[in-house]
Amino acid sequence: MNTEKTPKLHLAILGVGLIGGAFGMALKDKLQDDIFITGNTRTEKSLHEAKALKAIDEGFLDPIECVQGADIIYLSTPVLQIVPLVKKILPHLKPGAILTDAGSTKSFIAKQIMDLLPENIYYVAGHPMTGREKSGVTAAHKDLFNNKCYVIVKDTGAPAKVVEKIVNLIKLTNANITTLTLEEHDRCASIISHIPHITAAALVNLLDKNPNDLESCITLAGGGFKDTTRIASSNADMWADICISNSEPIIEHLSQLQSLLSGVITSIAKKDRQAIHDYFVESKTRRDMILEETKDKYDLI
Ligand SMILES: NC(=O)C1=CN([C@@H]2O[C@H](COP(=O)(O)OP(=O)(O)OC[C@H]3O[C@@H](n4cnc5c(N)ncnc54)[C@H](O)[C@@H]3O)[C@@H](O)[C@H]2O)C=CC1
Ligand SMILES: O=C(O)C(=O)Cc1ccc(O)cc1
Repeated sequence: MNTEKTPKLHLAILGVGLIGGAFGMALKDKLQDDIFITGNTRTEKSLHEAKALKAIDEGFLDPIECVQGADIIYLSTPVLQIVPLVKKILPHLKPGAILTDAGSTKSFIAKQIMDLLPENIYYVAGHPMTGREKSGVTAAHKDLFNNKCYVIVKDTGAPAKVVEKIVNLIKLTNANITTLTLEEHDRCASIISHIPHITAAALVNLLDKNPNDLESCITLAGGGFKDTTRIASSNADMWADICISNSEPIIEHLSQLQSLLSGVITSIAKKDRQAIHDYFVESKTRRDMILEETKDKYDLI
């Protein structure tokens, strides 16, 4: 009889914040002693919090120490920090190690990592389409990925077995896996996530364009303002990185949005009630359709 135990999976999470923390919590909750999770953040305080919240077993301020002997490395720092971090840890990874990231933009990160990889280290690009407007491990919880879409990009050169290993790990968080190409991901993430964050910020910044009315506006603020601006409270560093690293789709879609708004301005100026009505009917019809199509899949909207 073979009494040898399968070795524990060693997962290293670089950037144990909201996303890295939630990933660690979900896997620790599911796999318990069958997983060993090391984590890296920039402060002793957040490492302590991550350990107390059961997102990691052991914390390191040095990313190189954190990845020693790791089977899988989960990169969940802000987007512009991911490639520099990969450059730093790459010489210290064990042969066969798999890198995967949670960055909100994909071509920018994936193309650079693919150029850096030696033959015996693999990379699978990913993006959990879930989150919050709050940052840090204290905002994370084990169910953050539950029933939410998680994009996996297959065209990063990793063998099918390696992709399967990452997919199986992510499935343990109860996320719904969707596969896209790098370009599809970046275009869709721009429309469905990046543009909404930029426009939510614009809605709030509009208040500053009308300083004399600011106080009265705040008194009036209710459901509509809250519904459309929650994500304007998101982390500015994270969103600056996203805009820089997915600039082409974002500029294209913002320009389309600009022309949609110009169209409404014209219709309102002309008092063209039918055109204004059509504008709202079009959006209501589309949104209701999306709600209907996705109601069993995700609580997306
Ligand atoms: N917040 C969200 O809702 C979502 C975020 N993402 C992506 O996930 C990644 C992480 O985002 P969050 O967890 O929200 O951020 P967070 O701010 O909660 O956590 C970021 C982590 O990265 C570390 N970090 C920050 N700057 C660093 C640096 N210069 N060097 C080394 N480590 C550094 C921090 O110590 C922290 O542990 C980002 O790439 C973001 O685009 C993806 C899906 C949703
Ligand atoms: O807070 C929300 O509703 C979000 O939209 C979170 C979010 C932020 C960034 C992403 O790349 C994906 C999801």
